[in-house]
Amino acid sequence: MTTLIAPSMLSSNFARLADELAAIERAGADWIHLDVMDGHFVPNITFGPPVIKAMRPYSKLLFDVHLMIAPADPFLEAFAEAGADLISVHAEAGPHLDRSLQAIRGLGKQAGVVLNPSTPAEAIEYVLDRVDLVLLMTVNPGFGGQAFIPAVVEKVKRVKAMIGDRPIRIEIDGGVTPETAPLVVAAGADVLVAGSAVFKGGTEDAYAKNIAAIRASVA
Ligand SMILES: O=C(CO)[C@@H](O)[C@H](O)COP(=O)(O)O
Ligand SMILES: [Co+2]
Repeated sequence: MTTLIAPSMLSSNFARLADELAAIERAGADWIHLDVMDGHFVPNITFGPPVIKAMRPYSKLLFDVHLMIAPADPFLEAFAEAGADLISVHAEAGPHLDRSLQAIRGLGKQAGVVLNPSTPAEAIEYVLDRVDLVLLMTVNPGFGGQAFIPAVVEKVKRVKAMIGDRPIRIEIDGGVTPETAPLVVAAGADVLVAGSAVFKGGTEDAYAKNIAAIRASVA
């Protein structure tokens, strides 16, 4: 599968979200990654369905919504209605992962499952037939701009082997740069989330150069 780049809007200028969305699309983004944090599952708070709904008209790209909230189930419908195309829930966020994934597909959306760096690959063994994407965190979730955790590269290989010939993408999130991207792509990843490495510089030209540098590193 072609490697896709999903800039995380967490590192964009929240006061200019519509402009930032347009700029990142022109700069070459494939997907838009949206980090939803609740101050409970992770030690930070970002935004929820109303903000995603407000952003929706300003981009035609796939909205990849990364839920760092617990519980997630009561809010899935609201995120689907707000315009999420793919909704990912953490395996660590509740006791009924299979139910959450069924609910996402029941809403007509693609379903993703996320693992924190310390969670073993085996945690998703019995839900692989319910997902379109596995998101492996290469930082502890909650903040942008953290350092890539290299131990996760081994987990990417394990998940790739577990997936076999199922049409499931492997997405990596946290500390992705032109230096770390080749490590995870070689291990089997095909979607790269990048926040600080894409939005550094603060202009559309810088975003285009930053995306091109990540793309070139895995070409
Ligand atoms: O989910 C998260 C953080 O919890 C991410 O999506 C970050 O936004 C990635 O930021 P960088 O590590 O690329 O700066
Ligand atoms: Co994320």
